[in-house]
Amino acid sequence: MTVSIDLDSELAAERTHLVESRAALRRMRDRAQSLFATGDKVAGDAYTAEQLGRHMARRVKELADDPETPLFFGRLDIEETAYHVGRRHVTDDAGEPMVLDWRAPLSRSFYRASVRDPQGVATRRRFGFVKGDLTSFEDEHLDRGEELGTTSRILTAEIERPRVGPMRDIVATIQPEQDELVRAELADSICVQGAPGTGKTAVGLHRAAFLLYLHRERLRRSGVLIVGPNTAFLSYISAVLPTLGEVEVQQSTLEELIARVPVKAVDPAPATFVKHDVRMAAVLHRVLWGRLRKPTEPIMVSDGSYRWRIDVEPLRRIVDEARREGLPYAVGRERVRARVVGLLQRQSEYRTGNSPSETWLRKMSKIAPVTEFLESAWPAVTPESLVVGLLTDPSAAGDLLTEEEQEAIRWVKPPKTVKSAKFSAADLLLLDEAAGLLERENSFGHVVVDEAQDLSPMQARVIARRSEHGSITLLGDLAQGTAPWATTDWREILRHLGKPDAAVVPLTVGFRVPEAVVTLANRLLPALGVNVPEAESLRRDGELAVIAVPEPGVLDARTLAEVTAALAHEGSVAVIAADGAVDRLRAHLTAAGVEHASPDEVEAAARVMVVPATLVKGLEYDHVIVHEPADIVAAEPKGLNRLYVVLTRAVTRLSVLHSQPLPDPLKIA
Ligand SMILES: Nc1ncnc2c1ncn2[C@@H]1O[C@H](COP(=O)(O)OP(=O)(O)OP(=O)(O)O)[C@@H](O)[C@H]1O
Repeated sequence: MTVSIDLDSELAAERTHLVESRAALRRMRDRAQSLFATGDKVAGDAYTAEQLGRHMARRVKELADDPETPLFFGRLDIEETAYHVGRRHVTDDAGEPMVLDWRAPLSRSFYRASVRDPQGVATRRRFGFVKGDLTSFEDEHLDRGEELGTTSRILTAEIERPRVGPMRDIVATIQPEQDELVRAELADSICVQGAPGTGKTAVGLHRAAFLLYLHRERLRRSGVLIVGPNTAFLSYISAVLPTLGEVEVQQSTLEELIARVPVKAVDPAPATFVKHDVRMAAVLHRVLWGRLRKPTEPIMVSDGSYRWRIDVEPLRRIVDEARREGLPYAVGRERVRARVVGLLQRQSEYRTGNSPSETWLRKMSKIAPVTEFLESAWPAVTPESLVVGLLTDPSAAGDLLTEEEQEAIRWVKPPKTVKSAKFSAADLLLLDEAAGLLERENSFGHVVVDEAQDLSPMQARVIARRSEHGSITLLGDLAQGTAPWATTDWREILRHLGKPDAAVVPLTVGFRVPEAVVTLANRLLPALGVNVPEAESLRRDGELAVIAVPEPGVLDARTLAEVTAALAHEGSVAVIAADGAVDRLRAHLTAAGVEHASPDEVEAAARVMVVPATLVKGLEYDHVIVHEPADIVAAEPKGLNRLYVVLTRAVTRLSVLHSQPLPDPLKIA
């Protein structure tokens, strides 16, 4: 009896601390808000006012409190002092800490301390919450040899909770092998190979938040970029970083990163394939630098009563030197112009004895003989003009492409002008490559790339240009590679990314997919031609039903019935089907009065989603209903990999409905 009274009073004390911490956070926010409001009055000038205003607006956003999200989730008792660990620092009015940010050095022990290495922690406490209310706690007395590991009731509840709405953060339950990746040094690029549901996406997002905490100013200047496979995925993960107080991370698809012109054409498959090949980088390089011409005429300039002349020899030297300096093309061109003007300036100084004015220098840099020389020796090029030139006459690729490949990318009807050219999605990669040859891209301080197994070499180079001076976190699973160029070797992508020495680290503990479902999906692995470690599921619960529907005509109706049955349980329901069947299935659901949505609508109230197989990567649902696996496999060359992705989306229950025979690897011998 005494024990439970103690527990009750302990729980009451923790609740009080929660209420007081919330109040303290509110005061911190109020203070930031009032500074924001008075910012322009205290700042000395408009620029400072704007800077300060922006800083304070950000600060106010960062300090937002969501009553549904617990402010702290753990406690460490170290040398008689209790430290509460939460999503952000909260201090009382005297500046004393009430909650430690999970990223603070001390908080590390919350994730890493063990009986073997207690790191000074006597007791680790985890809190259980229901809708933001603190309802329970669980202690591990490390000093008494108690350790729960993955048997923690609170961890189990977190993993098994129904999934509704967008992805949530995992700060309360980050596991030690995940924490090691999250807290890796900013300078370290890492590649995480993880089976479905091992927390790769979660790790990438938390690493971004961790790095921002540790290197706030530096990364704010250079920026952090998250690249995901499609907009549905990005909206699914979009809430995680803001919940962790990070509101300034750019999240983008690769297509959005390179969208300098709209996509207005569709390539046939062979052309797409060639355009994603790394040799296209060499082709563009060759075509661009092939535009340089050896100077053959001197430059002669009349300048009032003076005549200046630069002979062919020094002009050749200027061009050769600039070429050797390895600058981007457009930068090199300006360097040549500046040196030519420099020679004119020297002649003028020698003859007149005066230094010419800025105006004179500007005039000389634009004067016809100089621009004509530049146009012939180092002509102006735009990414568009370069790519249009190449696709109009691909023979410029020379021996870098076979004749067949040249024909594959040749424009059947070349545009009349560069401006009227209609580019395809793959052409945008070429334009981006060309732009990178002309000018240096701005480099982010850190880039996280999710579902990276699908990057083609040319796509990897897009990221490489944007992370040249930063580090990357590459997340993916070779078994889930569905692009025609998907790699079977991480080293290859890492090379194209310019980070050949990044460590490849496996994650093998699965937090999403129940064991029975993993076992079914793993039957596909040997047929996928990749060498990856299998996942071990933490989830012993879950249900799997493989349902044969002998009459193909009733498969849709049977699917509908499965949806209705699934709605009796808690959580989200997804029907995943070959893309071609999606509209029909949606129409059936509408006709039956079942409210449904598509995966881009993360805030939609509907519990049922109909998801095309090609859009489901990275997403998860409590109950997944797979409609006709054979159609999903038949729809594309890497159909079996696609099916592996589809089968591993289920958090609790998976129903597989089929009229056609199951794909061979799934058949039980
Ligand atoms: N330490 C953890 N504690 C609680 N939940 C976790 C933990 N790690 C991962 N999860 C949960 O497991 C699920 C899968 O995580 P995530 O989507 O990051 O996996 P993934 O490896 O990226 O999967 P996929 O390869 O299918 O894209 C998510 O719901 C995530 O919140």
